[in-house]
Amino acid sequence: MSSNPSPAPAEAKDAIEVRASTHPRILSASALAFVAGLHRGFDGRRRELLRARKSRQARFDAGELPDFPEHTRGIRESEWTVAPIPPALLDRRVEITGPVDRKMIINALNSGARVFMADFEDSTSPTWDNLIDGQVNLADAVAGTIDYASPDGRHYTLRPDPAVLIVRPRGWHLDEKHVRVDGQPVSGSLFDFGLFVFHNAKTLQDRERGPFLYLPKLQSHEEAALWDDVLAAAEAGLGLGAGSIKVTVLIETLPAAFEMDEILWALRSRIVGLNCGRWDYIFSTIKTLRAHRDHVLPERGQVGMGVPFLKAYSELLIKTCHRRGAFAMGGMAAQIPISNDSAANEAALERVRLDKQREARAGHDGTWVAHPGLIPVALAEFDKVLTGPNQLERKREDVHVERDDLLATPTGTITRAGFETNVDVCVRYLAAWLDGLGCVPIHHLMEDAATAEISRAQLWQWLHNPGLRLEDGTSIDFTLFAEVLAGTPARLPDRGLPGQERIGEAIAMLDELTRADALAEFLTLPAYERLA
Ligand SMILES: CC(=O)SCCNC(=O)CCNC(=O)[C@H](O)C(C)(C)COP(=O)(O)OP(=O)(O)OC[C@H]1O[C@@H](n2cnc3c(N)ncnc32)[C@H](O)[C@@H]1OP(=O)(O)O
Ligand SMILES: O=CC(=O)O
Ligand SMILES: [Mg+2]
Repeated sequence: MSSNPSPAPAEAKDAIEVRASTHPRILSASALAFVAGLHRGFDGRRRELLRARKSRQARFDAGELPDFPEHTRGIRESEWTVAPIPPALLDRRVEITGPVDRKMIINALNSGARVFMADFEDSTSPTWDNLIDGQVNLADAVAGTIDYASPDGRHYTLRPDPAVLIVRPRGWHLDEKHVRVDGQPVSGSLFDFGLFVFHNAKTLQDRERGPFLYLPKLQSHEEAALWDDVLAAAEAGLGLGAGSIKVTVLIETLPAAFEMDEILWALRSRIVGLNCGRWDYIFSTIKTLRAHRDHVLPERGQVGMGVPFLKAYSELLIKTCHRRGAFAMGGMAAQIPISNDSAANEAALERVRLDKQREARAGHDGTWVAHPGLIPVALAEFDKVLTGPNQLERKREDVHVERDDLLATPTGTITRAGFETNVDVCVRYLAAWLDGLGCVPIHHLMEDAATAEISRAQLWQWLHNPGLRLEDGTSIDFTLFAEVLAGTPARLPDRGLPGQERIGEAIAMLDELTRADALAEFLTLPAYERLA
């Protein structure tokens, strides 16, 4: 389904300007005024916090290492808990996630998972049509009227008792270039959140659910405090009741792992949990420590949740959350079902099973799956361990995590196959993203903006730390990179790839990003410039 185009109104510079097709239902004058109000109230602070990210990174690049902040020791060392968790969110043992595509939304809500996280972040390429259609789809889903007729003649409607909906708006770093207020682009976060809550909060409350959010990619408790103020303003503006917008925060950046208590505290009247966003966390670890030669990670396939620094991160998250009465959600296994190879499929499902078993046994209250076919596997592992709807009572006081545990670099290797895989994943993912698809299967794994970022950041880090070698002794340098990049088209299928016609553009972008002296903060920032 595409958005319903009608001519954009000509607006004065100091007003609200839509530089794309408008949509009378989603972009009504009152909805746009609501988003503009959020922009005017909070965008200055957002930009300041984005500058603070850069200053902090400059200190890390100069040799500093992340640490637990001294000035917030009181928050970490005192006893307090977050507000009670609403009944609709007490059992989150399996959550399915996916982009805001119409068929996917219906399938996810019908999937049998307790929760569906509808994603404007890692798995959505933010084309204007994707965003507006996503808002239409969510509004129809909340109203209970969503349906879909597929080109192959299948008809999709909602079943009774659908999963609880949680929406993930884009992160603070992304602008929405098509909407400008007083001459400035609005934040993608405020755009996605503002429209969703404006159109759906009241209906969700009437249905004894509520406006529930996942907040991505925070780097500090100050960024959490900004969200808290935005949400309080939205509640006041829409008459929703203070603290009624509930949030779960992804701990998916290395700096945020040192501020879990502080983030819970900043959002204490509304937060229900933290989530181990492992893929962005690995990416952030590479990015944050990019200038530290003793923190170069081995190839992506060797950095699983069992390695000490990731184990420490997930256990610290469980301990911190349960002490504060908040949920500790697990993360995403990247394997997806493989329909044409039963042995490979069995192996993939077994890897997912082991990952979910580890999470449930460690004390997580629930987990994520990327595909409906994985729900039974995840559910079985959590059902075996949970004696009630969650594991909040498991305090994990046996866990003692210090700064160095979170920074411990695993040993391992970089193979030629690992190097080539990183190049291929970046090229294929970028091509798909530029073509409007934010999540695609590659080599039987789910790839989205978080997983692809690991590949992109690894290539940059390996190439900008001279002297590293592949396992076979080959020097990792720009000659090797040029050779592998040039060989990419020959390694890829010559038809049927999402974004096939943009492969050349993706190769050129990866080349530029990898050769640049500075590691680009996010792949999606330069890519967004190229998005229609
Ligand atoms: C790091 C992170 O941020 S993780 C969170 C963000 N990432 C995600 O949410 C990943 C979501 N997953 C996906 O997008 C998809 O599963 C993909 C792209 C990986 C694979 O999708 P496909 O190639 O369509 O898978 P496949 O062909 O096996 O799909 C079979 C059926 O399951 C449905 N399906 C697949 N994934 C999902 C999902 N996540 N939610 C709902 N339905 C889904 C398909 O729509 C299809 O439905 P149909 O039989 O009615 O036509
Ligand atoms: O958003 C989740 C992640 O792993 O990244
Ligand atoms: Mg993420």
